[in-house]
Amino acid sequence: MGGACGLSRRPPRCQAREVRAGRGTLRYVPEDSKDKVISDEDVLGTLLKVFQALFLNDFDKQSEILTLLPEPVKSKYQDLLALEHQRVKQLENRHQLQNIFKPEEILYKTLGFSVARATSSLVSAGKGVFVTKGLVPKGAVVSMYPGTVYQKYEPVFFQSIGNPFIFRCLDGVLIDGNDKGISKVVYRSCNGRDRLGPLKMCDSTWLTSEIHNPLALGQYVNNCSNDRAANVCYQEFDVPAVFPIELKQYLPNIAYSYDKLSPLRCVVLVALRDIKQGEELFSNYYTIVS
Ligand SMILES: C[S@@+](CC[C@H](N)C(=O)[O-])C[C@H]1O[C@@H](n2cnc3c(N)ncnc32)[C@H](O)[C@@H]1O
Repeated sequence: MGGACGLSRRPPRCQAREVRAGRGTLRYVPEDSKDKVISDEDVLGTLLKVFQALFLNDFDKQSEILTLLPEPVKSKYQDLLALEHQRVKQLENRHQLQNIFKPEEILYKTLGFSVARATSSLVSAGKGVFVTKGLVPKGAVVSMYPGTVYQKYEPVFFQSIGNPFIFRCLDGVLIDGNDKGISKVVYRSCNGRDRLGPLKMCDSTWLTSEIHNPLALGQYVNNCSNDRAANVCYQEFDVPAVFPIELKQYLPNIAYSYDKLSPLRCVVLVALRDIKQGEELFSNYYTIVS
């Protein structure tokens, strides 16, 4: 059995097929794009929309970062903020003008739904992830899988012992989404390493009870079963070079080894059908033998 990568997941609708190679099982994907339920552009568009809304909501606390940004970017945010203030002015609510929305409220305002962790509807399955408000339309990015990203040749043995939160990507890259123990220490240490003054290269609040990115709870989504069909699937997303530096503070992933050239691997969960308020999210885990 594979030690470090005993568990992997794959999108149920992916075009991947498995081929036996010696004792192991490898996944063969004819074309990258065929594995995706929605386009990378759609994933990027959604993440930018949510992260930008979170940034604007927290604008007062972002002043140090803003001083580092080029003038056109700074004025873009100032314009967006002015528009947002105009929108809430009718409400004449000082609290709203002071931007004190909670992250899950920002998610609801931006995408029309919010998600949260709660006791699973399955007996003895621990926690799960639920749609707490609104409707998740089919094809929407409903969550992200947070964690430290390991290349397949990097050491993950100790972090993987008894760890059910290791996600295996199609190319063997692993994401450790455990928010406790050694996994938590490793993530925090990588976060500190990559920080550039006030500019954070990732979000580490998913390790706490006060998460800043309301999508970063995908590691708690439970597996489907005979009577609970999958309603979400995993999709890999490599963060493009054009991703705004000031929004990286909301990315819930960081590379185990610093690598300036390779794009950061993220994994998002995409809705396979409309998902109503109160429903629990279920994905499809896939165990490999290696
Ligand atoms: C990635 S974690 C998911 C979060 C987990 N429910 C928790 O509260 O920590 C995977 C673990 O959740 C539990 N789990 C996931 N799907 C399940 C299911 N369909 N039935 C029972 N337990 C499940 C198993 O213990 C599994 O090892």
